[in-house]
Amino acid sequence: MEQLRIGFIGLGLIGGSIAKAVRKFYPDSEMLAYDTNRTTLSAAMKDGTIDLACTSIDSQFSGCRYIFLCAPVSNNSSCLSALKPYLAEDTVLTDVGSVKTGIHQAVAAAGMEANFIGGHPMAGSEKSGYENSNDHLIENAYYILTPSASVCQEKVTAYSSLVRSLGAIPLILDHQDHDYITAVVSHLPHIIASSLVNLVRDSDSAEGTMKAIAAGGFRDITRIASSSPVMWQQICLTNRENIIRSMDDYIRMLKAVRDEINHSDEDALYKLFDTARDYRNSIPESSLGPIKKAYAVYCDIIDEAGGIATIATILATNHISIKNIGIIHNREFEEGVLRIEFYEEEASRLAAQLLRKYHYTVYER
Ligand SMILES: NC(=O)C1=CN([C@@H]2O[C@H](COP(=O)(O)OP(=O)(O)OC[C@H]3O[C@@H](n4cnc5c(N)ncnc54)[C@H](O)[C@@H]3O)[C@@H](O)[C@H]2O)C=CC1
Ligand SMILES: O=C(O)C(=O)Cc1ccc(O)cc1
Repeated sequence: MEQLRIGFIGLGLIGGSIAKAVRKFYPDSEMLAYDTNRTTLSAAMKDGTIDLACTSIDSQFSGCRYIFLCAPVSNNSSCLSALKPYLAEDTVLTDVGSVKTGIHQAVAAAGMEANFIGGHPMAGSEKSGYENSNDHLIENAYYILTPSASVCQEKVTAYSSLVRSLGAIPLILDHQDHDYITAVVSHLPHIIASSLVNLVRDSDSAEGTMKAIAAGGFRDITRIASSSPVMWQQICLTNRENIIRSMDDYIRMLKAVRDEINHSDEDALYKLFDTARDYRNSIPESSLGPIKKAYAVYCDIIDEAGGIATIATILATNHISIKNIGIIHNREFEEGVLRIEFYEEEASRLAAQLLRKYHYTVYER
């Protein structure tokens, strides 16, 4: 198996997950990382993900086949000049930022285009930090590559193969197209989720009735509002024009719907929900979009001490890891039901099978 020397600047959720995937698929690779957080580097040394913890960007980054910039977007750009002396002709310099135009401009200004291919794994989580990284985060996810104008085809082919070998699906896009597409399918949904949560917060009564009943669907569609505020602040500031364009389109749509409701326009309202339902249903179940599906099962639980612990034990003894567990009450499950969330679809399916075997009533949604 190919022995790769790979450097990381920033080893949080995404950097850590890529490094762990490399360790899984290329066990003999040599990995080094620089992160401003020393605890992160110690953890990655301790669990064997990296071989070398760097205290600065220095000559130890020489000889890397790939260097991944995985710090927050604006910090990535400021690392370029420090890295430049250590790039070899065959080094692929890449990043994982959610917005691409800024880093492409910074790379061009630094004269490093011949080495640079932007990268963006369309997978993530509302959590951040190395402690939440894992070796399967990018599995089955689209991994967008945005080659710079002057990088050679050989590097693009090699990087695409690496991405594929880590279990992700490479997709090559122009960086400007990338920024418009992600504004619509990722950035706007985050802004909508956060504004919707704040609408409930601001409209609620002193008793918090809205908050109390905003379980189920509301929690599902606003999960991403729990993401890192700093990261989303940076995304909004660095993809301003595209986000504003998609917001303007969306505001226009909302206003049209408002008018339709105001005028009791039955046909238009029916068409709104009908066309949206058809299009939504045409998106494959295993859609690899940025907003990951939650894999959860719901299970009736006897109201007795140790009920949840029994279920957790059944799953743990069968090596099924639980991401989240808790009792929820909503319109569908008025009596309350145990919701168990998993990391993968397969785990969710196995858990449902297993719990049925133990005579639990299980609902899959
Ligand atoms: N969180 C997500 O779901 C996704 C994030 N991204 C992109 O990935 C990048 C990183 O995000 P996360 O991994 O979520 O963040 P994170 O906060 O989990 O990790 C960032 C890491 O960079 C380190 N760091 C900060 N400044 C640094 C510097 N100047 N030099 C070296 N290390 C530095 C931090 O200590 C931390 O370990 C962002 O650009 C984000 O846009 C891309 C896809 C998904
Ligand atoms: O939590 C989720 O589902 C996400 O939306 C993750 C995500 C966040 C930022 C990205 O640039 C790509 C993916």
